[in-house]
Amino acid sequence: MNPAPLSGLYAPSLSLVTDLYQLTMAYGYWKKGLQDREAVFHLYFRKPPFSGGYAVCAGLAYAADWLQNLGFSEDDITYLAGLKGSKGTPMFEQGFLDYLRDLKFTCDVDAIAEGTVVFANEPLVRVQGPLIQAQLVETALLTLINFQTLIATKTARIREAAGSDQVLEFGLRRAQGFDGGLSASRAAYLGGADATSNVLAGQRFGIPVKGTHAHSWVMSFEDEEEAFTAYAEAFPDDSVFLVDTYDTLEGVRHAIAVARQMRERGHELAGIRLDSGDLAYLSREARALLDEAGFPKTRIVASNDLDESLITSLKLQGARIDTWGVGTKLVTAYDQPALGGVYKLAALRHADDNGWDFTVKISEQLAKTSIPGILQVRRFETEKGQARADMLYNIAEPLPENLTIIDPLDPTRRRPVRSTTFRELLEPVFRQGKLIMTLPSLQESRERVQREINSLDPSIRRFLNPHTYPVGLEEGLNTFRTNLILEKRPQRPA
Ligand SMILES: Nc1ncnc2c1ncn2[C@@H]1O[C@H](COP(=O)(O)OP(=O)(O)OP(=O)(O)O)[C@@H](O)[C@H]1O
Ligand SMILES: O=P(O)(O)OC[C@H]1O[C@H](OP(=O)(O)OP(=O)(O)O)[C@H](O)[C@@H]1O
Ligand SMILES: O=C(O)c1cccnc1
Repeated sequence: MNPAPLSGLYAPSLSLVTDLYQLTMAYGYWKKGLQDREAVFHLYFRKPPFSGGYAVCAGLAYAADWLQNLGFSEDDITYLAGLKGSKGTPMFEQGFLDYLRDLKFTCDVDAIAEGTVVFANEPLVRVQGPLIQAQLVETALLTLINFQTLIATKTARIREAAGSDQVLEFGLRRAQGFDGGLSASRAAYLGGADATSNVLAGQRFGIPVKGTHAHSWVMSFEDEEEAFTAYAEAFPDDSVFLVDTYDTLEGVRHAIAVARQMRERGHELAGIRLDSGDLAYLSREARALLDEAGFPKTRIVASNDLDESLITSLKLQGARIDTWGVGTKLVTAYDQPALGGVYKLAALRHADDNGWDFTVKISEQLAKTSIPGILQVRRFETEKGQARADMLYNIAEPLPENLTIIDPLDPTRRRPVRSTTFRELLEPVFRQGKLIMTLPSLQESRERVQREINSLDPSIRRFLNPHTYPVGLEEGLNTFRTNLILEKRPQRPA
C-alpha cells in the first residue's frame, strides 16, 4: 500500500490541540510507569443528530493527518515547562517533558471510511496502543470527527430535500471562525453540496467554487439595470443577477431586459437569485416571467436562511427553484450545533499476562453505559446492497456460528441474523503509528455518501420520526456486558 502524503493538508501539526487533563493524566501514567500499558478506546456518538435516523461519518482525513504529525516541538515543551500548579511549582517534571519531546505515535487505528452512514454506539474510530498515546489523542479526534460528521450529516439531509437540484454552500461568513468555515466547506461537499463560495476550500480541496453577487453591487450603481449590465460585461456567460434589492418582480423584469441585450451579443443569462420574500410565490412568478420572455433555461437560485425543512416545504408549495444557496443553517448546524461524540476506554491489557481486561463506564442511563471489548461493526446487507442491520462484536472473542443481535437499550429486542452478506466497517488506518490506508479522495468519499444513503430504507431517511435502524450487540458481547455491569455496580439492599 502506498498512502497519500497528507502532512498538513488538513490539520496543522498542533499537538497542543488538547485539553489539559490529557496531559495531566499522561504525566500521572508516566509517573506510575503505566504509559505503555496497551489500551483500546472507541469514538462513537449516542444519538444521530437533528433527530434523524443516521449520520454520515466525516473527518477521518483530518484525523489521520493530525495523528501522522503528532509530536511535541521545542516550543511546545518550553510552554509546558512553564505551566505551574497552584503552589507555583512546575506542573510537569523534566523527565516527563523529555519523554514527551521524544514521543512518537505508535498506535493502531481502525476507522469507518468517510462518507459511510453510521448509527448510535458504533465506533467510528478505534485506537489501540500505549495508554498514554491512546488517551492523548482523544480531544483532537473528537474535535475533528464530531464537527465534520455533524456538517456532512446536515448536508446529506439538505441534499435529500433538494433531490437532484443544485446545492451551493454559502456559509463561510457565518461559520465558527476560519477553520470552522474551511472544514465545514469540506464536510458539506462530502455530504452532497455541489459547490462552495469558499475560495480557500476550492484551492485547498479542489471543491468547485461558485457564486452570484451581493446587494451592494446593485446599490453601488444608479439603478438595477445599470448594475446588471455592468456585471454581464464582466461575466457575459456566467451571470446570476440578485433581483431582490428593491422589488423582486421588478428586479426580474430588469434582469430580463438585460438578458435580451446579452442575447443580442450572443450570451445567455445564467440565472437570477431570490434572497427574500415568499420564495415559493416569487419563484413561480419569476419562472413565468422568464419563460414568457423566452428564457426557459435561466436558472432560479434561492437563498435566505434555508435548511432541509424549508427546502422540503418550498418544494411542496410548488416553488420553481433550481439551485439552493444554503449558508448559516448548514455550516453552524443551526438546529443542533454539536454532535455529542465520546471517546471511551474499552479494554486494557492485563499487567501480568497477555489477556485483556474489558472495561465499562457505568451510567444511571443504559444509553450512556459504554460497551466493553475490542469492537468491530459488521453491516449485514441484502444481495442488492440494502443495509439490513449492524452488529457490534468483540474481535478478541470467537463468534458463534448462529448470530443473534441484541438491542443495547432493550435486551428483550433480539434478532437472529439470517443474512450472509456483510461487510466489516472498521478498516485499518494506522499500524504501529504508520499510516497504511490509502485514503480515498474527497470526490470518492462524496460519491460513497450517495451510495450509502441509497442503501438505507426510506423509513430511516425520513426527517420526521425516522424508524430506528437496527444496531445490536452480538449475543456473547451483550451477555458479557450485562455481567460486567452487574459486577461493577454496587448492589445496594432495598
Ligand atoms: N413560501 C415560504 N414558506 C415558508 N418559508 C418561507 C417561504 N418563503 C420564504 N421563507 C422563509 O422565511 C424566512 C423569512 O423570510 P423573509 O423574506 O420574510 O424575511 P427576511 O429575511 O427578513 O426578508 P427581507 O430581507 O425581505 O426582510 C426565511 O427563512 C425564508 O427562507
Ligand atoms: O441565508 P444563508 O443561508 O446564511 O445564506 C447566505 C446569505 O448570505 C448572504 O446574505 P448577506 O446579507 O450576508 O449578504 P448579501 O448582501 O450578499 O445579501 C446571502 O444573500 C444569503 O442570504
Ligand atoms: O455567491 C453568493 O451568492 C453568496 C455567497 C456568499 C453568501 N451569500 C451568497
